[in-house]
Amino acid sequence: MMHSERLYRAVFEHSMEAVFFTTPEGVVLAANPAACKLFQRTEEEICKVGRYGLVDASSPRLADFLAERARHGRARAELVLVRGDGTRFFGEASSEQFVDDEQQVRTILIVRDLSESKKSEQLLAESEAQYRLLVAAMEEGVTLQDEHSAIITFNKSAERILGLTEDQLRGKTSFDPDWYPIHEDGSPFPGETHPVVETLRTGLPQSNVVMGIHKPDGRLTWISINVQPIFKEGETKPYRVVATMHDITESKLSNERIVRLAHFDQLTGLPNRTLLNDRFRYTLSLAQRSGETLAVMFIDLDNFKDINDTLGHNVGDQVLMEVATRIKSILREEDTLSRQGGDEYILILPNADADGAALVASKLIEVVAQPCHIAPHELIVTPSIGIAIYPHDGANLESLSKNADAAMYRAKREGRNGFRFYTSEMQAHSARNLKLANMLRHALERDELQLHYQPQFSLQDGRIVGVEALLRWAHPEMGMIAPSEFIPIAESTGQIIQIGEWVLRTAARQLRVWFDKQLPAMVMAVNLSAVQFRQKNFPELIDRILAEEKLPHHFLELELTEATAMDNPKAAIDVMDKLHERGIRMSIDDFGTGYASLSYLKQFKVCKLKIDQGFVRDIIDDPEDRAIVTAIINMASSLGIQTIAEGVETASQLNFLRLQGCNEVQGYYFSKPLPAELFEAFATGNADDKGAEQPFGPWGAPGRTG
Ligand SMILES: Nc1nc2c(ncn2[C@@H]2O[C@H](COP(=O)(O)O[C@H]3[C@@H](O)[C@H](n4cnc5c(=O)[nH]c(N)nc54)O[C@@H]3COP(=O)(O)O)[C@@H](O)[C@H]2O)c(=O)[nH]1
Repeated sequence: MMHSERLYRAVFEHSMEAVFFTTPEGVVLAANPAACKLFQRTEEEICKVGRYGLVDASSPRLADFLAERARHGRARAELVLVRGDGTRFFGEASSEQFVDDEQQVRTILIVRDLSESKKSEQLLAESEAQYRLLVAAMEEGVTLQDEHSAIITFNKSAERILGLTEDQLRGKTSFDPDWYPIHEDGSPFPGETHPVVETLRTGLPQSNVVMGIHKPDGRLTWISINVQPIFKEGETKPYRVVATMHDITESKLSNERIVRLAHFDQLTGLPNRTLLNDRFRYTLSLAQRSGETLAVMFIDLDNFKDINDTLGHNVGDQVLMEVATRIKSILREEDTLSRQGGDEYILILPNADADGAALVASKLIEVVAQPCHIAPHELIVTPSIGIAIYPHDGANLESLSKNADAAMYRAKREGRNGFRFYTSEMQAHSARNLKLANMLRHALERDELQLHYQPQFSLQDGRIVGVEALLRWAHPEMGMIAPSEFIPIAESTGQIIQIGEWVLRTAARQLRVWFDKQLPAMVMAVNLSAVQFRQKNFPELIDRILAEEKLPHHFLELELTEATAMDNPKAAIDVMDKLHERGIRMSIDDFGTGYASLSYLKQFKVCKLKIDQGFVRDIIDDPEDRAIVTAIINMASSLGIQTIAEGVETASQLNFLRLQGCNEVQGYYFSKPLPAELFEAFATGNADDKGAEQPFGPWGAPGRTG
């Protein structure tokens, strides 16, 4: 017993906590050294003042503390305590009643000093309050967002910038589609690339990300956002992020205004010289990379000075604006029209050659020359245009625009309201093209077009199995004009639609005539231009033509070039499917010159590949051509597609093709393309060269026709 009493006393004396023994009435019987130190009193003083001298009577929790101890014999509470010098401090008091050896109720009271932790709590609360004030006073919007990007808290500026009320903002995530966020170029800003989401995903801060968001009233606001991750200790994935944002709408708009002033003509809104230079540099880099040409046009209005002098600058300005609008209306998006000042415009046409530029210039003259209504006047304004083509006429904008300017002066000298090229060859070429385009308009009605027919032979039995219809233009003054010259013109002017229909109808009618005359059954092959192939309701047109001539669909074969089929392969497959359903045969012309892939070939549903004559020509001397032709034949055969070689001119070419397993042949070796009546004679064996030394099949004699 003695031993345990000594033990308790030692614990009491050396405890770090302040320990008191008291009576239930509050008389202190003993206080340990830690208690004396804490309360800065001697044990006698403590015993003298008693519990009520140690506890501030106004402690908010005191009454509860005493009541609880009375009820349960124990209690714990934070109380305000009083030191010997009268200063107050916070302490946690734990008190427990017990009965001593003399059957007296006693209380043990242990007090823990809370002044340090209270001080840090207070400091924390103060600093939090200061931060709150700071964040609230910030011009920048601030949001605190959780790991799902839901907004937990935010300041007033965030509400103002985002245009949302407190209720609307709380809990909203960065994924919310109502923001309709966009990039600076106007493209959508998907939620998963939002900087807040990026930071949550990667743990990396994001700086100055610009995005446009739509306020609930539909207004677009531009903001710049920074995002900082917040991590829990020891974790690498953020559990919160702080996003700060500021509204840059005003500065963005004024920047845009400055950029506009620096890059655009104030009157017409067209790019000025500075922007033209930029656009030219870009266009030139594309042209250099792809090896394509580009055109630069210098456009000047004829007699514009007279309008200004007689009707005033106001009318002149309106004319300049109207001309700009009209020119723009015929351009593609990638073209750049700029105003150089006065009545001069410069136009850049990417990827345009002389023919393309001439076409645009003709359209431009037509559109500008329409009467211009500027009340109360009706004015006719005409342009003079000079054209220079990269790379022939210059390698930079300065030389090209200078040369286009010189060409424009020639257009002025030679009567105005027209266009001229800088180089004489191009000028001559363009003048001839223009003349042909005009004459071609009347070629059909004046009966100047004809079809010639070239036989196609099976290499299995030497028989004529097909005939290709080839267009010819016999002009009364200009003589025979090659299809390779006039078909591209007909294509670019759109006349090929009308001409192509005439070819299809004439070829079908001719085949009907030959069938009626009991000529052997042959398939009629007709060449198609891309424009025709893309024509709406083309399969229905074919239906009508074949019905008119009472010809079954499988007697018609349409030849498409590889380039036409590959221009828009998906659309081509669509049309080909429709034609295939009807039983119309299709072949790929000039095969090997384009880039049709095997997978497309299968989908194209073609029955035949026509090996380009460029490969056939040197088949004997050029091992590469031989290898290509062999590869085409083998590949086609493994895909179940027939092959026909065009441009066969010699017996050695023919033998090689036969040995490789080519199915059909066509070329001058058998016959040149012939007018209908000569073909008929050839096909029925009545040709003049009947009885030649090396007959090829029952109708033809190689090398003797045409
Ligand atoms: N869209 C349309 N295109 C057509 C039409 N008619 C013709 N064309 C295309 O014009 C290009 C030139 O045609 P053409 O001058 O008629 O030349 C063809 C043959 O005459 C010629 N050929 C035939 N055999 C030989 C030969 O042994 N040697 C040789 N040097 N030339 C030969 O080759 C041309 C064959 O054309 P194709 O079979 O179509 O490849 C030409 O691209 C025609 O397609 C039309 O109505 N519409």
